Amino acid sequence: MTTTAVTESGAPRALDAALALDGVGRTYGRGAPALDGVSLAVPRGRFVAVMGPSGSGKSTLLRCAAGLERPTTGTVRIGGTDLATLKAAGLTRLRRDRIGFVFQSLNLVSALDVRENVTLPLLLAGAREGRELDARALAGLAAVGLADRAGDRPENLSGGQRQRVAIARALVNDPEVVFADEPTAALDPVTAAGVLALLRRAVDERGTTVVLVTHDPVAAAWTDEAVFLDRGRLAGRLDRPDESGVREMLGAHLPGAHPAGGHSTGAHGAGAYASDAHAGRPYRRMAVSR
Ligand SMILES: Nc1ncnc2c1ncn2[C@@H]1O[C@H](COP(=O)(O)OP(=O)(O)OP(=O)(O)O)[C@@H](O)[C@H]1O
Repeated sequence: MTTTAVTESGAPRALDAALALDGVGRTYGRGAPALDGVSLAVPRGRFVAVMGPSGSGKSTLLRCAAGLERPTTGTVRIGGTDLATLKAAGLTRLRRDRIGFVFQSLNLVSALDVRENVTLPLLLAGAREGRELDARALAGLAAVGLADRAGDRPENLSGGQRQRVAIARALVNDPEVVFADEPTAALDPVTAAGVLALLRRAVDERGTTVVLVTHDPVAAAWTDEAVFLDRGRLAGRLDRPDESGVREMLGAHLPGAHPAGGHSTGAHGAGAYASDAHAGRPYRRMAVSR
């Protein structure tokens, strides 16, 4: 059964999850916790949206989950590896070899052309320049429809094209988990749909696990599941989110909301989720073509 679920005690149930957070908290200085006891397990090959109001802890969750930041409390596991057991060098290796990033703040390197940007993770992982490397980069660029732009500099590409290159770069290592932080925030709806379709395809065709932070209900509707944060705590989830269900959930004061329509599994208190399995059900089609 594939499910993003935790037990009543808050411990991740899916031991072989691609990503498992158990009681993860993060406090900055003397302020209120940015994250407060978040537990969830994301199975392999699942596309999950992390949503919630501004300041609710979405980016903090992503940074902790991706090993960019150490949580103050709790455990993060990527493919069973407890990140707390890794020293800085090991964490860097794990990020390089097993994680893909599509972050606004981790932009393309302007001094390198598009192909070089895509090969960068492979070179950092010790691959040698050569035909094989080029072929992988070009295959990755072809998959995002940009094979003919391999020699261009990023500055000559549109915002949407740059995000597609970023996705090609994030996928070139065949990572276990891709973390994407608002990758479509600056894009028009059609371009955004193209970028989301690429992430969806990585999930469906390669079995990649994708964790997407987004404010956008339309973007969330491309995912398998949306989880909602409120003041650093998990405050609800929607299975197979659709736009209206997400809007309703975001509009409601979490926790305690019970969206009326769609296939919502409703909101529950933090740490008390018991998700159904939805493996095998066909993907719902959205208004925008994928
Ligand atoms: N490096 C930091 N130092 C101090 N406080 C921080 C830091 N990063 C985040 N915070 C605080 O933690 C809380 C959660 O921030 P976070 O960026 O995770 O929220 P978010 O849900 O991603 O917000 P947004 O949607 O506006 O990007 C906020 O109160 C924020 O001010």
